[in-house]
Amino acid sequence: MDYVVEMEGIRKEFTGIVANDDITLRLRKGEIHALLGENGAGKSTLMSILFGMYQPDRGRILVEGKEVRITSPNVANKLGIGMVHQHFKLVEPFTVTENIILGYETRKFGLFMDTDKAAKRVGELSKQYGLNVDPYAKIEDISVGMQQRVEILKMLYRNADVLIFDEPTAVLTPQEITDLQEIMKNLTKEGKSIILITHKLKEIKAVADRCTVIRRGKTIGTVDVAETSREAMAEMMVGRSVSFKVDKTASAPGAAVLEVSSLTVKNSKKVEALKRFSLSVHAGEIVGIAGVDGNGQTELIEAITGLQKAESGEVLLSGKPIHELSIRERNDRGIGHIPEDRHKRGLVLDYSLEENMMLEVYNRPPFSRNGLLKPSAMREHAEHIIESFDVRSGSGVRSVARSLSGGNQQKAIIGREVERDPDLLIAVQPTRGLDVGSIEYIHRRLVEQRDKGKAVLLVSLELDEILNLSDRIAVINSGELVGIVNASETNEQELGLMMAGYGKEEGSA
Ligand SMILES: Nc1ncnc2c1ncn2[C@@H]1O[C@H](COP(=O)(O)OP(=O)(O)OP(=O)(O)O)[C@@H](O)[C@H]1O
Repeated sequence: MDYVVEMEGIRKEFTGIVANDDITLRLRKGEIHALLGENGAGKSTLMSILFGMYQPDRGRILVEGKEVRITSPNVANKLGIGMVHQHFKLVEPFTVTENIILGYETRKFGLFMDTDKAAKRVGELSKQYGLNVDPYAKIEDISVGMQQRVEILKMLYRNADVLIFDEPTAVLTPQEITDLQEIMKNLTKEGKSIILITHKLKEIKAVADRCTVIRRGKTIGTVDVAETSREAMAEMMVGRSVSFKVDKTASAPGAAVLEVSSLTVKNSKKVEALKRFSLSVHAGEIVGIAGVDGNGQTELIEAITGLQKAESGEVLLSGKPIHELSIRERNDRGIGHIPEDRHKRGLVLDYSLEENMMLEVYNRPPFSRNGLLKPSAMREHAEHIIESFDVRSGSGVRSVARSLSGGNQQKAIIGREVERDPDLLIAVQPTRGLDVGSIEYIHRRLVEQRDKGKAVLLVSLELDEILNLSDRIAVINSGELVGIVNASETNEQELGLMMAGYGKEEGSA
């Protein structure tokens, strides 16, 4: 068999944890090979080894049949291996071409970089692979989907034959996801080979040829995707059967907990991103906000939580105005917030897990008294959260947040907010980056909060999640409320039309 990359018996240990334990992955020429595993299973570690960022403790890597030592990303590039990271590495004020040649062409052209020549090649590559990128556009002016294509072009420019995509669709809109899948297929048609890290089984079914499943650092097996069901892959991954449907009864809404009326909020460019938006969320119900990313969801949530000031309008919590209050006061009144950006807003990455679990409550008993912290109470609380939410880390609550896998960081934040038992829980993209087993668990916990009589406001770009979890769905477009529908009476098509700005009546006509 023609393998372009073979990783055999790879082992990598960090203090207190074996991240990769005898993993084998073989990539065929021209295939899309999915790498599937629960949060913390060791996928990113394995790919960091292939990309030269970590050295394996044991095992060997063959590229085109020859054993190699990949000591740095530069060596990986030279061997034809490139990676599209989850967080792009682009310089915003630079053009597409400047970003692509950065750190690559300087040595070739000396002081006088021939950017026009480079731009010509970028344009050709873009055309060849159907990427449709303008080589002269500035990064800050193009969409996230386009920025990702620049990352792809960066690899193609460096003649990469093996492309690693690390959860590439996490940041994309549904249309951009379809486009990316097309691009990936084009890439393999042109002879490239792809490793795709993703938690989304639907996407694996849509594009991948084979899938290697790992669990707790060990290879479980490699399967042919066409012959394997979503359920079977999920079971291989978590070791038990997983339900994709949320089990919940009809809601029994009580009094209004959150009332937003005529809220107008400007974005960082001073443009009205949320316009006279009104919505209420009652005790005992989950209200989902459906919309394409960037249609005012962020501004809405920031104005409710106090991260941003509204231009006008009111926010009431249990009947009392809160829009003039500080963030802490709002938290104390009963708002919990699972934020969109876990690194920027959710965690202090250099704090331990234990400290992170304390961020909103350290100043009150039992965690502190008379200005003194109570370490044993803090530890007990943090341990309870990481146990109930199955947060996996090397050194338990003492682990630095930065060292946790993305999914485990997310579970820690959700645990912290749910355990505070707030009257209003705002969950923004709560399951982004989580494996199907964890998603099932988190969904159950959110429904549990609802059933306890709490109000839950859910913002998600995943329509499946919105439809599965919400009782009512508010659709937002260009900062305005398009309409509110009952989740049991709508479907993806209707929501899709509403998200594009058509009113409910027009949409269903
Ligand atoms: N630099 C590091 N220091 C200590 N522990 C680490 C380090 N990098 C990863 N780990 C640990 O190794 C394990 C595997 O992590 P890895 O990021 O490879 O998982 P993953 O499968 O990519 O997870 P996710 O789907 O959540 O992103 C985790 O338990 C993580 O906490």
